[in-house]
Amino acid sequence: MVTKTVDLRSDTVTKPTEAMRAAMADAEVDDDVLCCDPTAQRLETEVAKITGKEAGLFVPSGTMGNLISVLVHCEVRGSEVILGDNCHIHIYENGGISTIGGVHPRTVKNNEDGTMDIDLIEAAIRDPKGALVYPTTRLICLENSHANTGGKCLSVEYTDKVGELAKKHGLKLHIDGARIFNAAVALGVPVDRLVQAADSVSVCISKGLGAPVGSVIVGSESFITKARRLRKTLGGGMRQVGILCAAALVALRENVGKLESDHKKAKILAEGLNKIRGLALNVASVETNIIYFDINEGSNMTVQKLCKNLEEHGILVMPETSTRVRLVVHHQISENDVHYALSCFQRIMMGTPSENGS
Ligand SMILES: Cc1ncc(COP(=O)(O)O)c(C=O)c1O
Ligand SMILES: C[C@@H](O)[C@H](N)C(=O)O
Repeated sequence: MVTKTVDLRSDTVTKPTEAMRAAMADAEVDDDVLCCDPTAQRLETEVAKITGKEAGLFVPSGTMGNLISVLVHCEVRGSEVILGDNCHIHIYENGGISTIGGVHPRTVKNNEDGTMDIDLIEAAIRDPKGALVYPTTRLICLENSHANTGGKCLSVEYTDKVGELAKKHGLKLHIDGARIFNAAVALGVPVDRLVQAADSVSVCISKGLGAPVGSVIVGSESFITKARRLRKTLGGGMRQVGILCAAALVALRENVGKLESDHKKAKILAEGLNKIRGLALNVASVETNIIYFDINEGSNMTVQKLCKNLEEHGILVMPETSTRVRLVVHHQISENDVHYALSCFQRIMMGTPSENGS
């Protein structure tokens, strides 16, 4: 009988807090399509201020935030975007920039730290002299923190260098900032400084910040004007959206300060997992709230068996490949939950002798 659930699948799984629910119930609302929902406006203004951009726009998801941002920057047919081969936009957004936006992706290898080599980015920029035959490069996309490499933080120095490269070639820079607050806290850099070089950022309030729904895209006034129209085209114009934005404002107010603790809990979890025979991970590589570990070759344990056994103990994790599992810590995972999860991992892995019986 499972007495409690420790949900480590993602930081998208958090439930709205009582304060969020109360704010939702009391939210001041209006028709955000006909004019402007006052609570949505407050959220958009707040996130624009935090990120140092002129304006913001609430969108229902990070996927829509990235899609709108890419399509606004690449509004001319034949546009191409340079992005990481292991980034969320390229892997987990159904190819929307192409299937919906007609934008051509040009991938550059993501390094293990989430960056792309700057010389490889520059080499990927199309030569304008080939405009008759080439797509036209118009945008570079970064992702900070970088989820698929384990929540790695892109430094402000690196981001500024990519921004300089973009400017040198007359390109725009978009940052998928689904977890930009995690990166800012881990780096000890204010968010506005970290994204200073970006023309647009998509900021998820529904990830580590724990809001039930939503992201905010930020950029120049003219960018946001175009983004608002495209959001309506995509069906993302919502009426009394202040109900959702009220919860997001609570998340911003209450949960940014908890991110450092999330990172510490992730480190404790990683250190504990690293002591369990049959599991392999690099503790030093855990910079924020995301952990990837592998099951050692030679272990009789499989990802499928491990995930099933963990679920029977109330521990939910995300299988990634036949050998790899992802864990994501968030503000609704306590340190006790971390220790309980570790005890379950230990019990399950100890119960499985390796092939050579060692
Ligand atoms: C790095 C990154 N970008 C964008 C998204 C998309 O956000 P959403 O799930 O709200 O569409 C996610 C996942 O949730 C993500 O991890
Ligand atoms: C799976 C992915 O789309 C989601 N962004 C997550 O990190 O959980």
